[in-house]
Amino acid sequence: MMAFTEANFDGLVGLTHNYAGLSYGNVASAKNKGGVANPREGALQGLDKMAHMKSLGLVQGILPPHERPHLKTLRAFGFTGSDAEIVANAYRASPILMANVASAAAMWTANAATVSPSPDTTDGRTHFTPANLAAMFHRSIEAPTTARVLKRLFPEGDRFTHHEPLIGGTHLGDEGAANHNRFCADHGSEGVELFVYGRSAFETAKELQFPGRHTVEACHVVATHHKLKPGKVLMVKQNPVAINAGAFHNDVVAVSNRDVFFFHDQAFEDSAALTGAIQKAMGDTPMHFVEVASSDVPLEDAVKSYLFNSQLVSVSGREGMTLILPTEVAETPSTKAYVEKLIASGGPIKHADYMDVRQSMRNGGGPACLRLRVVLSDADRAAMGGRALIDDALLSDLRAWVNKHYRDRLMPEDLGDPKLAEECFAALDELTQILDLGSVYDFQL
Ligand SMILES: NCCC[C@H](NC(=O)CCC(=O)O)C(=O)O
Repeated sequence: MMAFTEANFDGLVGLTHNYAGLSYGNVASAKNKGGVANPREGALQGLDKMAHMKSLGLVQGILPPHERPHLKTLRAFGFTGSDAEIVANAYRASPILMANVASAAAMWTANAATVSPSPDTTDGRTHFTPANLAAMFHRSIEAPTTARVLKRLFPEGDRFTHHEPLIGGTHLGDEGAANHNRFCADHGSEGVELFVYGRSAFETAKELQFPGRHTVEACHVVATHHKLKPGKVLMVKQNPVAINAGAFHNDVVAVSNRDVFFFHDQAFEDSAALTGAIQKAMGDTPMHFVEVASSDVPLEDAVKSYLFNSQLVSVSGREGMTLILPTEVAETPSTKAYVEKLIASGGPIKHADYMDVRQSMRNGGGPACLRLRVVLSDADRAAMGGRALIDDALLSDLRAWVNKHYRDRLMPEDLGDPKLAEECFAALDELTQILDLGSVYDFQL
């Protein structure tokens, strides 16, 4: 029997990580607008999380930051000249445009793509669709680079196949795995895939104060392209109440691992109907639903602490599952108390590990936002390209690379500095060598 494992591919915090408040509907991003960011600390926090996952015996991978500022987009906006002229002129003309093309948002790889592993697909291949991220301009420029990186790591062929990001702009808005859950008995067994959307393409969703980024039509396209098995696909709408409270992605209020679904009671409009449908699709495999009551954790605290934006993992040698939580959960009284109660309850979740990913959290990205899950067989892993799986040697190379190249202080005003762009491109060029990626950036093509 082929052994399957779930690998987590974390996005590395990029050199231009900053707080520009670009994401309308993302409470943390709005709140921290204009603050001082520390890209170096952010990248090292991310590497510490990866090291922790690795130390638990999990398979941990990494996805590189994107080239920022993105000069190709600035050229598309009509700026011409040398790199330095483009940066200086664009910043002078429009600081907000510069903030958009300089955002390090590609770190949140839960939005990089939707992945359906081989046990779920009728052709027995693992399917990837990079998310178009059409809802937010600063993220809508991520897909081409994401696609090149994924194709390099998971070569197209008998094992892996890659689809184009969806066209159709916001009408087929696709936010990737942050709105996707997979339930299964074991990672290698046939799964049920749950797609979560915020609205439908041609609807004016009057009940939404904030954007419903992902459409039901996009879910259907991805499920079809991925050749998912009949009866093993479910779709559900996010509760507008959750979106309006700042849960711009479903993974702010829900997380799953294997046969466990951990979610807030306001994540969906009708939890009972959803859990019934999931159980029906799972057949003989009994699901464990851990639904958190608003009376224990108000929605506002769930969004503030990112309790559900944790990673839920099975660690060998530990009985039950482990939550990888952001430290903010321990600093929020209701969520701290809830986690203590949960661990003591005798349910499927028995451990809580806290990680400091504050630099990312201040832009609305918790532990789960920072990772893309890819279930791989041993043979799949052997067929991967590049050097993206974390081991001690790669960790130390990456820490040295971060310490050499990253600034420890960055404000939105710094983004117009042509020297910053130069530093970024030199560093990323070196990174493609460390990760053996070949040419994946526009400036390398
Ligand atoms: N899954 C977590 C994604 C967080 C991301 N934040 C941002 O893009 C903040 C960017 C800024 O404000 O500079 C977003 O909202 O898509």
